[in-house]
Amino acid sequence: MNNILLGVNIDHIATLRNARGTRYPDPVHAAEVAERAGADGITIHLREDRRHINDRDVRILRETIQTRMNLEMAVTDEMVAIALDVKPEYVCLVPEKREELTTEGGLDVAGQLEKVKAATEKLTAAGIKVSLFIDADRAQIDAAHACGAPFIELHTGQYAEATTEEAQSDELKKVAAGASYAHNLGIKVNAGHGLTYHNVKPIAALPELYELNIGHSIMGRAMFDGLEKSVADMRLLMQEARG
Ligand SMILES: CC(=O)[C@@H](O)[C@H](O)COP(=O)(O)O
Ligand SMILES: NCC(=O)COP(=O)(O)O
Repeated sequence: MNNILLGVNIDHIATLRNARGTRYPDPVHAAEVAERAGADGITIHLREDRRHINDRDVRILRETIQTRMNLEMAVTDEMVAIALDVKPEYVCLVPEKREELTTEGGLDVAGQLEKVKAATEKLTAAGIKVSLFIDADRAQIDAAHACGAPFIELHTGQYAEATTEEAQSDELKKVAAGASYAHNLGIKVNAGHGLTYHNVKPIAALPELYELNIGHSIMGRAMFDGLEKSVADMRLLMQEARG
């Protein structure tokens, strides 16, 4: 299959709304526009501190999203209870530090195997597809496999932040090797974090990748080009990378 899917992360529409405590811009509206432009799914991260997406957004989006909801969340009892109530199509378990500016690394699945496995099993039993947001590291991929997660999302932050061509090429090789290793174990492989119009193509070209989740750069471009065009342009770049 030569197709690659785009999950559009709409968190930062809510960041802008929350900066003034207004009713606009509304992530519910953003999801509808992104889907119209070709998004294959909508990703939202319900942070413990509710700095962007909040409980109201999750509840309404569950009713309005036409494609599928990918709910990113920490592995806590509170979040697992919310997911079991909301029942999104996908949950992506991510690490979370209250003081971080954004997600800084992958979830340490190997270091808390029983906890992540228990959450994965509960969510899976409720019919939710679970993905684990991890670094492209064999020990973490093996641990994700041991948890029974059908999906992983490889963290592309180090690739995105690399400041030299050599460093970026090294990071790309790590993501490629991780994708291939996980694919051979039968895991479906997504990737995301920090991907932009300038760095997305080499990642999108990796044949094992099923979906990319991209948010911040799309919302940034939408300020100038509009959300519909910004989503469509990202989708086009990804598809071009697949030849
Ligand atoms: C889990 C992850 O990769 C993050 O990119 C998240 O989806 C975006 O939310 P923040 O910008 O709050 O980190
Ligand atoms: N999981 C990554 C994601 O949803 C989007 O990350 P970013 O593009 O906002 O950095």
